[in-house]
Amino acid sequence: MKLKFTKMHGAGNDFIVVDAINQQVSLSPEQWRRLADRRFGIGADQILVVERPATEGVDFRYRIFNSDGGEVEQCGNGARAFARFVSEKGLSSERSIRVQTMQGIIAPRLEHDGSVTVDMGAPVLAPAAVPFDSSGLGGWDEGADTAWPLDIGDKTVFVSVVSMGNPHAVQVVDDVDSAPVESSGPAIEAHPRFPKRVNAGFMQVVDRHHIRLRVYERGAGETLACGTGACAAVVAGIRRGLLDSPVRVSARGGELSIAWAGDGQPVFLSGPAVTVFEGEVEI
Ligand SMILES: N[C@H](CCC[C@H](N)C(=O)O)C(=O)O
Repeated sequence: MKLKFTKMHGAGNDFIVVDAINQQVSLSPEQWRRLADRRFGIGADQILVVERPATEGVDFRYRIFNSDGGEVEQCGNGARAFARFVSEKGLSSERSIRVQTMQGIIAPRLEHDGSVTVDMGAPVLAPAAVPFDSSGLGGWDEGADTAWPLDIGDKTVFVSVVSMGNPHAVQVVDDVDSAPVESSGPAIEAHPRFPKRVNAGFMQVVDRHHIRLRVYERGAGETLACGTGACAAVVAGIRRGLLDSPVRVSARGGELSIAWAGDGQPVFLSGPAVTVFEGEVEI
């Protein structure tokens, strides 16, 4: 079958975006994997699928597949690309839309300066809901962050666990450039205390309104930026008393901005959304 797609990125986190409203799209995990392959396919960190809404009160359904072919709950950078795509394709004439993902409803808004701001909903902080198995590690203090010990080979790292719909484990490092992302990232992603695996964030605090961040993403490896990872890192940093909202997040692929007013409140993610090229592929 022929598949029309648009290649996009948000701060270097790159996507294949597919309109499943105006074309029939039904691919296997292996076919998604092949499309995302940077040698045998188009190449992307994630594939974003635009569908008609399945419930009342939302404008679209938004499905996300990692480059390993697995379908996941949320993608923050992808939400900005999604909003740009449906506007450019004439699927919506609204600047603000409501979008249903596997794990909740998010609300992207096209800004007049060309950026996109997304209401990502409130973070989920209870370990069991992330999900994180904290058994044997003591209690959880809802009022302040708990940095949980994780044994990674012969060392122990301390992570904050946060869900933005998808699971994140965030640790503070002195310098992201020398952080052991390539070695610790895969070990954290697959750690048995994360039954759904996890995105592993490495956060360097520059000042109370600025961090540098690298993320080894579940199902994709290190990406140049991770939107939900930026949200999770800022939430963890604020709860640990290290940061104050808003926070500038410097990722390797570009700059994001995160605002959060505290527990129970939504996280707002702002940043770029860029269309690179259109294409059609036989799959
Ligand atoms: N790898 C993530 C999905 C993509 C998240 C990221 N690209 C973002 O911008 O939030 C996961 O398996 O939960």
